[in-house]
Amino acid sequence: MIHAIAIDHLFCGYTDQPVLQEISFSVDPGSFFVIIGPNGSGKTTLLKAMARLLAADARRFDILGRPAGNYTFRSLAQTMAFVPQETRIDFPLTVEEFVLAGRSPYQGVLGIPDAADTEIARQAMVFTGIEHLSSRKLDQLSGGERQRAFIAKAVCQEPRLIMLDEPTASLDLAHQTRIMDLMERLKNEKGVTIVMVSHDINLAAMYGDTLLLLKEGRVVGKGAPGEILTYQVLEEAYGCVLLVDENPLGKFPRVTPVPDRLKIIH
Ligand SMILES: Nc1ncnc2c1ncn2[C@@H]1O[C@H](COP(=O)(O)OP(=O)(O)OP(=O)(O)O)[C@@H](O)[C@H]1O
Repeated sequence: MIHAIAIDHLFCGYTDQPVLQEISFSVDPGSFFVIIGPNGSGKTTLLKAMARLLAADARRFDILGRPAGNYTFRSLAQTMAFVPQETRIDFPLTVEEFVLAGRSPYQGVLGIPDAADTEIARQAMVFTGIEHLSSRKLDQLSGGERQRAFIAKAVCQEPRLIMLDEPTASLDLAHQTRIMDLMERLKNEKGVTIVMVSHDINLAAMYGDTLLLLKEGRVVGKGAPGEILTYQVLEEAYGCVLLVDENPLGKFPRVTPVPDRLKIIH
């Protein structure tokens, strides 16, 4: 099987600070892969390294079976889309113009979209439920609407992988599940590999095929939600008391942090 991503012994950090140490794992193609871990454990750094937005050293780093370094900027953009955590934007673009920019990796030097590009952008806006906002300026949208515009641009890019950094962080409950459902549909209907950083362990449990748990820049667990989301693993990683039981919605774990006043003292 050709992995969507295969990484062996990856190191990455910032000029004054090494962050990721000896990271090795692979991502199955067409899977929903969620990176979890405490604050500062290196999740965003890893996602950016995987998207080649940060330089990293590795014995091996392949994207869809090709060394990551062999991709040109253009071929990488045709393969992988990145949805950042911060979606504030100062350009006075309309939603449609912004989403259409997702076609730029396929356009000629003049970057002029044709009718097919415009149709793909329209479909991406329909898919993410923002078609009615197409002529609105991006900087006049709510956080949740802007988040969906960024996802529509990523969809418009027609990538094989979508990388998202905490896409549900500032969304209400309805929009959280909506974004997760959209990603699941992309996976199921188009075989897109979804790689997501999330703090929401319960969403990760319900949607993730595989979870990667980071702590202090190292991988401390990788597996199905039922393997990673045990109280032993989570209490060790997060250093707090948690209740883990089965979600009444299905056979996946549910994690509840325990307030001090409800802790049983032995
Ligand atoms: N641009 C930067 N320059 C220097 N250090 C950075 C930079 N960005 C992040 N760091 C540091 O790298 C470490 C990992 O940060 P990162 O953002 O990858 O963690 P994270 O797991 O995504 O955290 P959080 O859950 O809080 O978003 C932290 O110690 C952080 O302070």
